Amino acid sequence: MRYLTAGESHGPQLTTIIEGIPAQLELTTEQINKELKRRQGGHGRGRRMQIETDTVEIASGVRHGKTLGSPIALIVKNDDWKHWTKIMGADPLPKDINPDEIKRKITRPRPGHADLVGGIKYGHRDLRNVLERSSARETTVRVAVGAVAKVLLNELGIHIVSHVTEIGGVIANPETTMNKTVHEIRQIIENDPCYCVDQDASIKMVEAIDAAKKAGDSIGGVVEVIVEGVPAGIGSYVHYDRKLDGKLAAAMMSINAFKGVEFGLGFEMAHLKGSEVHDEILWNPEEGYTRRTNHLGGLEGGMSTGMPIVVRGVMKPIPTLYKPLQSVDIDTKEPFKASVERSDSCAVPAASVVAEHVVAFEIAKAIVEHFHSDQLGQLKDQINEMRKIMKEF
Ligand SMILES: Cc1cc2nc3c(=O)[nH]c(=O)nc-3n(C[C@H](O)[C@H](O)[C@H](O)COP(=O)(O)O)c2cc1C
Ligand SMILES: C=C(O[C@@H]1CC(C(=O)O)=C[C@@H](OP(=O)(O)O)[C@H]1O)C(=O)O
Repeated sequence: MRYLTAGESHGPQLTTIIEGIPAQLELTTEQINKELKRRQGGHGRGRRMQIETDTVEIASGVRHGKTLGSPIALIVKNDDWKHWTKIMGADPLPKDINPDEIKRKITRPRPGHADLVGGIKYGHRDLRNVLERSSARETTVRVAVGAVAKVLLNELGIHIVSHVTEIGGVIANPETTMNKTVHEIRQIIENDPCYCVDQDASIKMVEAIDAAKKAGDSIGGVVEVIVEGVPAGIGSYVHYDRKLDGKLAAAMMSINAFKGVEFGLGFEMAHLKGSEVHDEILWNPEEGYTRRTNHLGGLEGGMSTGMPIVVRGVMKPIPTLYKPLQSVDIDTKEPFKASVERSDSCAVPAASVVAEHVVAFEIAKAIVEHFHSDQLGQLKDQINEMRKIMKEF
C-alpha cells in the first residue's frame, strides 16, 4: 500500500492517489469529510481555517460506494485559491502585468520554517516557492488517506483515536485517560477546543494559546495516538525495515513540526528499572495472552503484542511569529525581521488528528502487506484465523 500527494497551499487543489486498498470496502465521501473537519478545528488556528471547508472528491477507485481494488484518487479543493489565482497561476504572467506587484515575493526567511534551506536547495530566490509546498496544508490529504485506512481498520475490528496531552507547558492528568476505551476518549474530546480528555487542563491550554497569540508568539505540545485491536505479530523483528515501531516513528516524524516520538512510557523508561517497565504476561481462555500492564505501548521486537499501541509525538511551536525573530533579507543580505505570513498560533489539536491518520495508514499498510488482501472478505477471514491461532498458541 502506498500513496503520493501533490498540491501547493494556495494552489487550486490537493491531490492524492492511494494504491493497495482491498476491493469490496464500503467507502463514502462523508466518512472522509468528517475527519477533514476535525483537522480544521481546535483552538489556536489562524484565519485560513475560516476560509476553507475541506471536502473530498473521490475521482477514481470507488463505484457505487464500494472500492474497486484500483487506485483511489482523492481531491480537496483550496477555497483560498480564488484569492491567489494570479499569484500562484501555473502559466507565465501576461506581459502587461508587473510580476513584482503580483507575486508577493518573500525574501526574509522565517527561522524554524523550511524557507531558507529550501530556497538554497532548490534555487528559489522567491521563498514563496518553498513555503507553498512545505506548508502543513498538505496534511489535509494525508488525513484523507488515513480516513480511508481507518474505514478499512474499522472493518477489521481495529479502532484508533488521538488526543492532546500537553500544550505550552499545561499537562493533562494521565489518570483522566486511564482505563478509557478509544470510543470513550473520542466522545470526550469531540467537543473539547483542545481535543483533550482532561477538561481542567483544557481550560488552561486555551488560556496558554490565547496568551501566546496576544504576545505575537506561538506554542507547541504533545499528542497521543491509541490503537486498539491490532492482532499480535504485525511487523517483524527479523529486519530493520520491517519493524512496526520504526515505521510508526517515521510516520509521526513526517508530520510538519514534529520533533520527537515515544511509545508507552517512552523517555520515562530511562529512569525506571526493568521490573517497573516490562509488561508481565498472562493468559485466560477468553482473551488468550494479555499483559498486566502496557508500559511498552503494545510493541515488542518491532511487532504488535496485541495490547493497545500507544504512541506520542511532540510538536514544536509554530515558526511564523507575529512578533518575528531576527532574519536576513536574502537579496540585500541586510539584517531584517523574518517575514510574517498569516498563521496559526497553536496547531497541536489539529496535529493530533494528523497523527491519528498517519498512524492509521501505517497500521493498515502493515496489515494489508501481511495478508492476501485483494478482497476485504479474504482479509477479514485471515485476520480472524490469525487471532484464533494467537489465542491458542
Ligand atoms: C496542522 C499544522 C498546522 C501548521 N500551521 C502552521 C502555521 O500556520 N504557520 C507556520 O509557520 N507553521 C505551521 N505549521 C508548522 C510548519 O508547517 C512546519 O514547522 C514547517 O513545515 C517546517 O517543518 P519542520 O518544523 O518539520 O522542520 C503547522 C504544522 C501543522 C502540523
Ligand atoms: C492551510 C493550512 O495550514 C497552514 C499551514 C501553514 C504552514 O506554514 O505550515 C501556514 C498557514 O497557511 P496560510 O498562510 O495559508 O494561512 C496555515 O493556515 C491547513 O492546515 O489547512
